[in-house]
Amino acid sequence: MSMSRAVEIAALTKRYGDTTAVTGLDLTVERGTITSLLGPNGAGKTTTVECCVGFRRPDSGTVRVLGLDPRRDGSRLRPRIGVMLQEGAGLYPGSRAAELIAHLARLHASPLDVPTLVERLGLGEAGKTPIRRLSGGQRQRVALAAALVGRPELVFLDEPTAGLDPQMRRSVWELLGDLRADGVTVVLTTHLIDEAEQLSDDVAIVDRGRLVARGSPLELTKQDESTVQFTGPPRMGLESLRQALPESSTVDESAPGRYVVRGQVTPQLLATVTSWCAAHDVMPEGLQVGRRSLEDVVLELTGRRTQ
Ligand SMILES: Nc1ncnc2c1ncn2[C@@H]1O[C@H](COP(=O)(O)OP(=O)(O)OP(=O)(O)O)[C@@H](O)[C@H]1O
Repeated sequence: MSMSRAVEIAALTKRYGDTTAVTGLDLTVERGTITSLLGPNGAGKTTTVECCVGFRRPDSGTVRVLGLDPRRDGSRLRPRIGVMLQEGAGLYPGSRAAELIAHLARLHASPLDVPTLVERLGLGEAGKTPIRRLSGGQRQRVALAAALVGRPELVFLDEPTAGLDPQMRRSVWELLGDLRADGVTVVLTTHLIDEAEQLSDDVAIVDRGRLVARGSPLELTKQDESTVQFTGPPRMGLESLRQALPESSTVDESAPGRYVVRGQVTPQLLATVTSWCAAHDVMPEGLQVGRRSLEDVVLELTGRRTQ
């Protein structure tokens, strides 16, 4: 396994009875990056993470985490990774959040500063309350703090911001960004397109147990062809615009008064369109350049939305 790789999954398959949750999945995660597993419900994201942290035994294929086999070498791997599973699993319900986090910090050689972590996750007051009395969102943040406090080399976070309000979600993103700057590798699962898009270096789109696309958000949304759309008077003669555009571009009136130029959108192409409009005394209302969103990519690949 390459030293630059934190995770290497090859041909992973995992079944639960008749359900095949993960089917021949290959995935590598480079050290020091944030990688999101993005996909609809039941895509196999949690199962993949559970195989990585040694909670599940793959039916076939191999999983290496920091060069180790998560099941065979679990005792060597556990001190080096942080894990947060869904719904605060694994927290002691009777303990108080701040005490639990401080206790976990003492088990590690170089933990994060507990008061700062508690503050950044908005757990100041809630820290004094027994975990079983906390709200779902608060428990979620305690679970996140517990996963991070030991300053692990690698963290696996299963839907870390599910149920958090937008402001707290942003705080979590900032915290994860800071950890990455510190060299920590982050692997997370999410349904949230904007989370995957804004936070990740790499996005792995998973559907029906398979990896269907992989790349940076920019790579995934890049396309050779894009569109420029505007509205104007219906039935404009477009022949002179067609001639002015590059050969690879097209222009059509998609509905009365709605015009769509397709092709590689460059500043020159945009200038050609607006100059043509000016020459014809047409105001191109609502002019916009269409760029494929990550949501479009997911929808195209999986036929489903992620949320
Ligand atoms: N313990 C289990 N026993 C039986 N089937 C399971 C079990 N865990 C998961 N599955 C099934 O395996 C498939 C993949 O589930 P998994 O939880 O890995 O997907 P996911 O992408 O994490 O979904 P979600 O986004 O809803 O959490 C689903 O069809 C699910 O119903």
